[in-house]
Amino acid sequence: MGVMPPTDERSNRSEPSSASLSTVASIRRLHPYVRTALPRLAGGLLASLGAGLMALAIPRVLQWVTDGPLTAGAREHDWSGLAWSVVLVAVLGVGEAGLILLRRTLVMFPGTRVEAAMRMALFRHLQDLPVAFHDRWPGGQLLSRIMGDLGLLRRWLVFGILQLVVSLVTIVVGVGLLVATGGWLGIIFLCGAIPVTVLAFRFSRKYRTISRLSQDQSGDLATTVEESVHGIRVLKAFGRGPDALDQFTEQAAELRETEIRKATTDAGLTTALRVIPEVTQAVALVVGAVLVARGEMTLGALVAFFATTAVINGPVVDLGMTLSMTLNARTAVDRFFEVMETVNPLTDPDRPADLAPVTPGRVSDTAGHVAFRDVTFRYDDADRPVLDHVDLELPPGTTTALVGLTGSGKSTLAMLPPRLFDVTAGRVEVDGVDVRAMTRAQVRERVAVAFEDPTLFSASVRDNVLLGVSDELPDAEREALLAESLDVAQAHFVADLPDGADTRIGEEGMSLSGGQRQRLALARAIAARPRVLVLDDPLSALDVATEEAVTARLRDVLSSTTTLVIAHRPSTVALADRVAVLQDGRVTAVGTHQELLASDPHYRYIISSLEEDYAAHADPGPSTDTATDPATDTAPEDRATQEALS
Ligand SMILES: Nc1ncnc2c1ncn2[C@@H]1O[C@H](COP(=O)(O)OP(=O)(O)OP(=O)(O)O)[C@@H](O)[C@H]1O
Repeated sequence: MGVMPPTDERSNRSEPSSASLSTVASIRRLHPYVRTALPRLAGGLLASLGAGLMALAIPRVLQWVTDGPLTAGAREHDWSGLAWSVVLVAVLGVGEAGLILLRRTLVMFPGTRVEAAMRMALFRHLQDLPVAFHDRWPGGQLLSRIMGDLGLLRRWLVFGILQLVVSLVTIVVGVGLLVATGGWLGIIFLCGAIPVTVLAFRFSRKYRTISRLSQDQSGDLATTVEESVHGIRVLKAFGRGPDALDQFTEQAAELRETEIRKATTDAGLTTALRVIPEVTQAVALVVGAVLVARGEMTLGALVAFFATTAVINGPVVDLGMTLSMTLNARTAVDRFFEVMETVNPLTDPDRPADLAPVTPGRVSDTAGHVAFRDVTFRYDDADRPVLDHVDLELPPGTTTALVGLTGSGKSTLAMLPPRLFDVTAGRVEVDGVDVRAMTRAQVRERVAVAFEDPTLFSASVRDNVLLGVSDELPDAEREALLAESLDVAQAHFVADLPDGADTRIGEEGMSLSGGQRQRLALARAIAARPRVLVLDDPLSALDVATEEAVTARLRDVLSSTTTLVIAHRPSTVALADRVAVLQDGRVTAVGTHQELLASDPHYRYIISSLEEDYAAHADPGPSTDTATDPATDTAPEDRATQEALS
């Protein structure tokens, strides 16, 4: 049984938009990245060509030596001419080696630079793309593109492309020489080019599909590794490790099969490229022997012919390898541009609103008035909206608790002010300005968020907490902010960490408890001193005593901040000046807790449900509270709520 969704559902293996492009057109899209490297790559290509031509020149010298100095030397017993020809062959050999070295030197640096530039561009774009994109794309697919594909592309740039061009030029020039100087023998050799071309064409079509499949399957495998490492606690807790292993084994076997198909296809072409020239050579040898016997061809010409075919045979066999490298590189380019060409619909406006600058970490004198005006929101893949004509005002400096049944759209609504998603219709305003008229930087300077599931990075506590604080603030100010926000979030445990706030916390803060991580995430949101603070149930993992302490300190801090807090506990509702009720995608009531208790049956139902949960967590014994259906309108108001809300 699989523990994670099947790979095809996760791999984004839709028909790529580049499928209709030829390999050359697809690879030409690399131009902006390779432009600056082109002179050195061209130099490398010239060096390679020079080396190839020198290799081809050696047989000509051999022909001259055999028919000239060697024959004359044997006849006249004078070997002086031969010595010079040996020197000439040695010079050509050393020249070829020197040019190969020059090629390597020229292409190594631009290759790594192009790889690094493309990797940075892809990472930058991934950072820019909206949450909706990351919800859709599995991490492993992105990882395999940014690491594996770009590594493959570098190897092709520094070796494959040059080798391909050099092989083709050597073959064309070599065969040209054979035809020009070898007469019938050249034409026999040329005939071998027909099956080679047909096979190479068929190979390209087949190999392209397998190469794409293999690179996509590598991405799926990386996703499985990433998810099982990420979810190792759940897998272990539920004893699902063996299932994860089974799933991994199945995917790894699929990939292996594809790799074998790839290698077999490659081997098929390479074998054909070896056999066809050998066969033509055998035929040419028979014909050549007859021609020499009849005196229609010199022995030197025959030697030169076979020495030239020996030079050509290498590039012909290499053609298989360089062709498969090129097709793999083409797949890598396609996969790179599939992400790079994903348009971000959440962009900065051409003419952003003219707003006073705000320094994250410093209290600003902007009001922080938030308004949801006739807001409708629908997820891309959903058939109906989650939020349906929502109107809600958050007056400056107030704290509004958002309550609603599970799945009613609270988290979705909370993601609109920080522009993690844009509204489908209507508008969200901060201080009278539509957030879509602000740059994303302007929005983030004003709005900070803390989520229930806090993400911390592999960095020090200090760096994690001061993430949203301007680097331009003086160190003393940053330290004071750190101390204050840790204190408000009751994150006193930081002082007991081995290096205090300098302690590096593990990947995603895994070395900390859930409550500790939540408190650091809360401290991070507070430290930015935003005018608008969105808290998505940020205290859910805290014990009752710590929650009370955080709540008390938060009240002070929130007095000057406009706060929207999603409440799943009565104590969180207690933080708020007013409460908004979300029901069926609409805000159906807004008022103080007491007003809503008195007037809104759905609110009473929600509150009694929250109390039940709260009591169940605070006291695992049997609860006497019963949630009452709104239809009966008889929800009790018990002591727990009174205490929490007093
Ligand atoms: N990324 C998404 N893509 C598509 N649908 C989504 C996405 N996220 C949430 N939804 C759907 O939107 C609806 C509202 O979800 P949301 O998380 O906003 O509810 P919520 O009120 O915060 O729930 P809870 O109290 O359980 O956290 C749900 O039906 C959910 O399935």
